[in-house]
Amino acid sequence: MSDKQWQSIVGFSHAWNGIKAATRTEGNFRIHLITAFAVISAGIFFRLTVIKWLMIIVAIGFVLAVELLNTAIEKMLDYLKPDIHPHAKVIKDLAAGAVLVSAMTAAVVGLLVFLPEIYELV
Ligand SMILES: Nc1ncnc2c1ncn2[C@@H]1O[C@H](COP(=O)(O)OP(=O)(O)OP(=O)(O)O)[C@@H](O)[C@H]1O
Repeated sequence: MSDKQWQSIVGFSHAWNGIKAATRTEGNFRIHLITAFAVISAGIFFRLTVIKWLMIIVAIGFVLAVELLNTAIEKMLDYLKPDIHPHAKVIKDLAAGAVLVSAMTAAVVGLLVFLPEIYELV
């Protein structure tokens, strides 16, 4: 195995460690994971089309990635600036705002995908 391939595997294992750490310690990340699991189960139940699966998968990935970045920003600030500071507040509030925007976007996608399916069922 070449050095480059080995570095890719090591890099992937570091990334996987990050996801495991977030799952272990971050309640919000766990809630997003459980929601993603519920949405995927609903997708299987409703036998979604490929386009609808694409919308759902992109929305889920978007929320999880933004939540991971928000967690990284929070941890970095707690490490670099553990004391209370107005700049720290603005930075954390902005990162939390990004999570809210991603979650609201995903909620709209979820409604657009599942409302017609539910409508057809009843
Ligand atoms: N060092 C700080 N200085 C000023 N305000 C802060 C500071 N740390 C946090 N805050 C304020 O408290 C809010 C919550 O911060 P916190 O770090 O607890 O994140 P959280 O959203 O509760 O996430 P988690 O539950 O994952 O820790 C921030 O959005 C910010 O308004």
